[in-house]
Amino acid sequence: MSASLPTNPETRSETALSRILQVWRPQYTRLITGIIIAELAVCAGLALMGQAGGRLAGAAIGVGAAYLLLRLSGAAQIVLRYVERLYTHDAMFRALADLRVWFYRKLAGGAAAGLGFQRSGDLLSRLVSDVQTLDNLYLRIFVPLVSALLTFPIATIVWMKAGTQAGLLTGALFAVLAFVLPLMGAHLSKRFGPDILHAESELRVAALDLTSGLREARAFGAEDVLAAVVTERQETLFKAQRRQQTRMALMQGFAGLIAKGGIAIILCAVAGLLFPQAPAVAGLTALFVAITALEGVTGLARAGLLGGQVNHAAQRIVEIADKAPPAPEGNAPLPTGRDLRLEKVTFSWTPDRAPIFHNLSLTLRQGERAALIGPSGAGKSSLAALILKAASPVQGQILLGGTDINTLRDSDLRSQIAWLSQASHLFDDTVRGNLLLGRENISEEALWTALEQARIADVVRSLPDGLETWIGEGGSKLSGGQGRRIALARVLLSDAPILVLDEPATGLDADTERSFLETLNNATAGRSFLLIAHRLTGVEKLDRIWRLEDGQVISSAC
Ligand SMILES: Nc1ncnc2c1ncn2[C@@H]1O[C@H](COP(=O)(O)OP(=O)(O)OP(=O)(O)O)[C@@H](O)[C@H]1O
Repeated sequence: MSASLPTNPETRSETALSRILQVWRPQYTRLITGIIIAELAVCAGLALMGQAGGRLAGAAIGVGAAYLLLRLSGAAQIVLRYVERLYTHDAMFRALADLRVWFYRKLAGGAAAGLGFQRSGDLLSRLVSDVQTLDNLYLRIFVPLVSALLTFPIATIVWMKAGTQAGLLTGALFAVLAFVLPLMGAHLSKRFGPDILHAESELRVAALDLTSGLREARAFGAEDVLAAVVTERQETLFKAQRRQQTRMALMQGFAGLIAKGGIAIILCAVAGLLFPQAPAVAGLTALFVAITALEGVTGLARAGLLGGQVNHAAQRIVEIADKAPPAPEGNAPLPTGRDLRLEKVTFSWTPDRAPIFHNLSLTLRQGERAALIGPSGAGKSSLAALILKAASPVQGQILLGGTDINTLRDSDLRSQIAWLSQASHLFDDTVRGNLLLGRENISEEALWTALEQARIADVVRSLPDGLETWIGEGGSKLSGGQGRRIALARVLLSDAPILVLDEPATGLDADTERSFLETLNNATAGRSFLLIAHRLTGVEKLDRIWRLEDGQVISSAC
């Protein structure tokens, strides 16, 4: 199933980076402090080199004082560099953690409601690699760039003291190194920057497909074919990485040459070659400052080449996070009534597909038990998705207790309707963890009651660690039917007054299905429930049966 969700109009490529910066806002103090420490380290470095140059020229004001200053600035530089690395990386990790949480929340809140609209390997890539790529923005671009901005005027003044011409020329080379080359790199990388992220994502998609489909691959002897796809995508990624590394090496080499050129100019001024001879102290000070300042910014040219990748990573993250939720959210108070009504609803998943429902109206009254049956593809699960606001009607409205569900808070709606979807997910956790899903206020007794109702209590008791047994990724250590019943128990634990159960008996043998449906009659006493099924067994106690056919319901009271 795939549905393309609308993207918010404000999601434009040029705003992606500013959106990321907004998410980092809570970390601004840390990020700015990191930059300040980096600046102090730069100043200490420049002072150290200046002192060293002066001392070498034997022009110390007083040997003891000069020596002390030299030692102080040397020690300060080492300590500040260390603190800067520690602090900026810590600030960045915090900012990345915030970004991951923000991305996940957005995904869970809106985009994920599109029910499998996105490939999971690609999502994983965005959540892991793309977010990680953004550390370059601060650590390899922002911090060094701000340091370069501070160094530029100070160093140029020092160089000009060694001679105006030589000073200006070295200053110009510094500007090329620190600003022009990185800009050129960023411009260049606009074209190839996205390649690596795209290739990484494609590789993840293929690798995930291969590992999650191992059983099918083996059963159909398709291991080689699937492995070949992974190998091919891996090769594409290697090629993109090789291209980028080659460009980076070239850029680094070129930047290195320019830096050496700047040092050579000052050396010439010190020696009185090509330029008027510099005074000894000013010349040697300028030389030492040139060595530290020019070498310090050679990395920026390389970082510029990451610009395209960073920008593309930001776009990929914001693009998904900004997918508009399928339906708006309001903050109207929860109504007291619990009648659920679809009023003249017309719906299709995508505009290019024919509507699944036309003007469909039905009401599930408070406390009523209804079944929605119909052939495969008739739209039963789609109707559940509409009720849960995982999709939105093209026309018509859905009312809870007479209030349009679009005007309610999503959390309020979810507290009223519990849903067992056709493909409920089990987490790589214990039975207990899967049942509770973070809820804490559920007693041991309630857990076992739900397990009994879902006809799975005996199985859980027989597991080596009972409720504490780890059930593996997607419940892989359980049979399909057992996993389904654990998911069902999880839904029954909810105290929502309305239950939507989509094919709850899938994977159960005929006897278990019958006894489960019989228990369901008691387990749901006092609540409304909508049972979605292909057929009925006859043991269900229902007030109403709806048959969905050709986008219309044919209703029959029981
Ligand atoms: N997320 C989606 N994106 C696009 N189309 C979808 C999506 N979900 C369902 N569809 C399409 O909507 C139609 C109805 O599907 P739905 O899953 O609601 O049927 P169903 O009655 O529940 O079928 P089954 O009994 O086989 O589960 C199908 O043609 C399906 O391809």
